[in-house]
Amino acid sequence: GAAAMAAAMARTMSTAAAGTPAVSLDTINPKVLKCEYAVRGEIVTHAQNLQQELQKNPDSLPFDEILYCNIGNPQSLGQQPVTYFREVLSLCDHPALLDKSETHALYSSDAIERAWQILDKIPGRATGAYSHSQGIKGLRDEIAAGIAARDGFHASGDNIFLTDGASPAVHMMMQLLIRSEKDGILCPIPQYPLYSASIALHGGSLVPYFLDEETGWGLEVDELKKQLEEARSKGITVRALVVINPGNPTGQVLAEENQKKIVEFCKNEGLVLLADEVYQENIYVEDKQFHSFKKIARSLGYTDDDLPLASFQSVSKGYYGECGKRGGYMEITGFSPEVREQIYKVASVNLCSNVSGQILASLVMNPPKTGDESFESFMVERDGILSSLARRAKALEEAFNSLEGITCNKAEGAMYLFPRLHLPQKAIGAAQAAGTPPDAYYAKRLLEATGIVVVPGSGFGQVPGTWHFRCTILPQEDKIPAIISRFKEFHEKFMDEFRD
Ligand SMILES: Cc1ncc(COP(=O)(O)O)c(CN[C@@H]2CONC2=O)c1O
Repeated sequence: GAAAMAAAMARTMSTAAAGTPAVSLDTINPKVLKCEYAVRGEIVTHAQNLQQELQKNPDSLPFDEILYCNIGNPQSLGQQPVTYFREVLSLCDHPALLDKSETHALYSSDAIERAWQILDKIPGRATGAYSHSQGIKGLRDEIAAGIAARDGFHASGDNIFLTDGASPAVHMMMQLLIRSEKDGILCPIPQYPLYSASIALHGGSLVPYFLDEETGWGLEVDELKKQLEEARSKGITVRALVVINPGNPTGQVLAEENQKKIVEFCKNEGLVLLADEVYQENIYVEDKQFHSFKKIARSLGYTDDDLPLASFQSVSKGYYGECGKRGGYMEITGFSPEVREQIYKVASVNLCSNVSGQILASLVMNPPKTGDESFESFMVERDGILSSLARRAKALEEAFNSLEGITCNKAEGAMYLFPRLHLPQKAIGAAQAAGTPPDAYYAKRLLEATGIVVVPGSGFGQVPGTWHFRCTILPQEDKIPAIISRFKEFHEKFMDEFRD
């Protein structure tokens, strides 16, 4: 009661008065301390420091700009937003524009029409109001229609939760499933460190399954089973399986047959399937295409009652790359109504996701169609971006593979390459002497010599004793040759310095 509160306040005051800080590293939540997110980790901080140095005196370093290849953030590297999406978003943000005659000279007629359709789904056309905690119903129905058109199977707007990017949706599912460190989540190694970070923040256990680099980062069900049984033998209750398809950082696109085995595995082992599909529109090879796990499950005859599945999508990737707009969703199927009610309750604590992101998610899942006035120009922008990404992926992959001591699997999809470093023993020794993992040592040396920022493989996890780094394929295409030549020059000097 009040007395206890007053006593606690008094104690806090006295602590502060005594000069010991009220909050210090040993008095914050240890789960926060345990959490790590290498995509914006220490190599990036070092790069930012170097950038400040460059600003102060431009000739201080052997390069004139920092090239951030650490994060899948296309528009920070010059990629342009899709015109149609921005037309509709801007009209929805300022509906008064729709009443002005000049607008028709500035905007395509189908963007104006689409903006009206969207505003008519929002009570009072109030894009500045809180929405339903799952997101605006009309937009969720639009997204469900887009999912159904993509997969050929029914989807319901009631199963959609619109979120500020896919990240909060992943946190929500970890929060739902993890009761203690005795609960485990099967995650790919290498993995996108949102997963290890979220599991740590929620006090669960990461149960690793290793992707097979020798088979193009293959996901073998035998490996899943082995890791599952090992975890269970340690008293871990494995709750869910995370699959990232296309893969980050590894860029593989799963074969349909493999996906069927994964769904059967989850069904047989009673696991929730967490399907991270944010790169579903980033496919660069002819012999693969994206199949959602929802489609795979339905094509195997599993219905809404058979398999708990959460599918994550985002507006941050694809050809749209609208990372800063914070749009995305999770489609949850196969959960009981009362469990879904609990997920809704947690979503309601944050009230709702931002409405612009909601609108954008509905546009991404229902882009212009043939016959729409914007269709041709939209397709030119879309195909231009995707074909350029494919060329950049191939150019960087070939460059890495051309170098002594580097092997690199093809980026079939997503936005990254994850080359393997076959480092000489002398380089390993130098890294140990510097007190850093060999791949982090290499990344730091690369940054200091070239200004190129990559993330060490240790930030994603890797088979012990192997070393990698992750490099995005995102610098604008005309910069790629310079990056390749700068990288080659550094790498050849590095190998000369440390060759055994
Ligand atoms: C596999 C995967 N899932 C989810 C997310 C979260 O995206 P949003 O919250 O923006 O929807 C990312 C972001 N990619 C990170 C960010 O940039 N580089 C990365 O590896 C991702 O790569």
